[in-house]
Amino acid sequence: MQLGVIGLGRMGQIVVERSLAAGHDVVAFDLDEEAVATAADAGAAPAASIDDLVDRLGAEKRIWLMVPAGEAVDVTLEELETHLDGDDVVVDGGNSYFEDSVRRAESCPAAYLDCGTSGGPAGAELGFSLMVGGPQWAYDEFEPVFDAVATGPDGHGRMGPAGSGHYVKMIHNGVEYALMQTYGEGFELLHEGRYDLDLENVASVWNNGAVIRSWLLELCEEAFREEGTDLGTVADRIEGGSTGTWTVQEALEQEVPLPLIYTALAERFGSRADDGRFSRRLASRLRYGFGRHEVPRRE
Ligand SMILES: NC(=O)C1=CN([C@@H]2O[C@H](COP(=O)(O)OP(=O)(O)OC[C@H]3O[C@@H](n4cnc5c(N)ncnc54)[C@H](O)[C@@H]3O)[C@@H](O)[C@H]2O)C=CC1
Ligand SMILES: O=C(CO)[C@H](O)[C@H](O)COP(=O)(O)O
Repeated sequence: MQLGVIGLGRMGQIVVERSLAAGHDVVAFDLDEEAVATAADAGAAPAASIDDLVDRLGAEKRIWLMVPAGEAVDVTLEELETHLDGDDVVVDGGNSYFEDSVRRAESCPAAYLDCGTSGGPAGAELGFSLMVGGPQWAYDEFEPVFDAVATGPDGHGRMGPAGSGHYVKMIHNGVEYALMQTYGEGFELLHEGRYDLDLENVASVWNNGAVIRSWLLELCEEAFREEGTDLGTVADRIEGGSTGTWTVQEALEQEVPLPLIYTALAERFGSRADDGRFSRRLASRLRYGFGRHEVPRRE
């Protein structure tokens, strides 16, 4: 298949490389010329603009967007709009909000597939897990590319109509937040607890046959190996947050209780106070108020 890829960052380059490796022809565009050059080195045809990319594709265009979620997707679709018709297929492989994907599917002249992508840069070797929403015929059309970009035929699936791919990915990310939080809590207790433990060793033993083994736990093992058992200079601050926020908003709307995912998100926001959490500081001062307990003071 001839595939246009727009957005050639950490994830888009992998879409390019895995598609090329499977024998597809790729035309690649990014606002960043260096990213285009990297794709060209890998064997893609470099495009100088979106118009150029479209000109190089055949009559039935197959285009994969891997730009940051939000405005970049809308801007790209606006530029593509006049070049597209109902025989074309556009995939958005980023972490777009599912309601944005439903809106885009309605307004895009091409068939639109919202594709939740999981696996991160490690997917370069392994392939991704792809959760796809949109019309069946467009999914079937794209199957050879999905086979290449995913771990294989079992690494992708059509979840349902427009929006469902990004909906499933949104909830996947909520699960990711909660899993990260629970591993974090367990290792925190091991670190602060009564034995002087080598946490890389603990993670390694758990990763070999334990009930809680997983890829995230392998990444915990890697983190302790590379940063040290006390995590060295890693700061108490977690960035990100949009996909977890959407998951919690959806849970509130659907009245489905998700206490673990909600707490993981709250912990993430709580990590961002520059000078300590106001609520924790007030709780500390209140302990003095009611119990004359000592108040730890900052410098
Ligand atoms: N990094 C990760 O682990 C994962 C990322 N994603 C999602 O995949 C999407 C891409 O992520 P990354 O590759 O990590 O981001 P990135 O920041 O590494 O790459 C984004 C690329 O898009 C380009 N770009 C931005 N606006 C553009 C435009 N209007 N036209 C053309 N190119 C444009 C940038 O120059 C950059 O090269 C995001 O939606 C992200 O949330 C999904 C799963 C995992
Ligand atoms: O989708 C992903 C992994 O599955 C991306 O890495 C995403 O950025 C993770 O979400 P956040 O940035 O909120 O931690």
